[in-house]
Amino acid sequence: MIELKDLSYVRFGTSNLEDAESFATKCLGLQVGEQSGKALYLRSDDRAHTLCYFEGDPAEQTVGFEVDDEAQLDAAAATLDQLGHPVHAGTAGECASRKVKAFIGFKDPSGNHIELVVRPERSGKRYFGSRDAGITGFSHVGLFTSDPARDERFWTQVCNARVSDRIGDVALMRVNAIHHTIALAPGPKAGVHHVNHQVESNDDVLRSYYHLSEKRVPIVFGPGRHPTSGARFLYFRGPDGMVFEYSIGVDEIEDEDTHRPRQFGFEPSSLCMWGSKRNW
Ligand SMILES: O=C(O)c1cccc(O)c1O
Ligand SMILES: [Fe+2]
Repeated sequence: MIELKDLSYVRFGTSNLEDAESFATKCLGLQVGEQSGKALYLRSDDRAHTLCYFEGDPAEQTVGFEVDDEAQLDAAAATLDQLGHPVHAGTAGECASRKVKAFIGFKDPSGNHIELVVRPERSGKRYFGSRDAGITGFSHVGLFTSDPARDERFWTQVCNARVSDRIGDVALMRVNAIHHTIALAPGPKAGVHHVNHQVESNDDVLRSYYHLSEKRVPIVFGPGRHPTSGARFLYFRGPDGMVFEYSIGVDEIEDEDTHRPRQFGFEPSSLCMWGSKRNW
């Protein structure tokens, strides 16, 4: 069993680093940790980075998860190899560009690029956002899936994810107490469906709604409230069409042993209990 501890980062190729920086700082509200030539490292918490934009093809999208140590990494590589997922061991240069001690890369059954990392770098400096968006951290990703049932099996049987709730056949899965860290989203191609950051309060969600509207950032869903996690949310579009979500008040699963996933219908009211309609 591959024991995922936490999300570590997302890495996105972009054709225009300047636009990505402008969005990430002026709209999303992350902090530039480092800008090194062709890569921009952005912070949302006490880590050195949780989002990296690099000069490249926007179709290059990778999600990194932390595992405990190099022994776990080796065991994960053996498991994946045995299941027929080719595994790439990060070179020294690739580790440096991810600010980790070691990592392996592979594709999940839908073809999403996943990395498992050991010892992601922290910063001694506290996170100080470039605008007052109220971000308190990087919380979950949506991953496209071409077969929700198959991918749920991969994340829960090969890895340690547990299903917190389902909307239709689509699973919201946790790897720790937080309601979900991985959400599967049916779609035609592999890649990241959305990137979630938590904010401090309801006020931050609504403040951002006005701030982003004023900046002509396309709002694609919300403000609303998810019946599943209970979170109040706002989704908006960033560089290369990527969707970002702010949310506040995601439930924690109190009892790991007794929690049973709830089944919600595949319908709009399962995504927003206030009646907001998704516009993407
Ligand atoms: O927070 C949630 O419950 C949620 C539900 C559906 C889709 C999402 O992106 C979510 O974050
Ligand atoms: Fe989400």
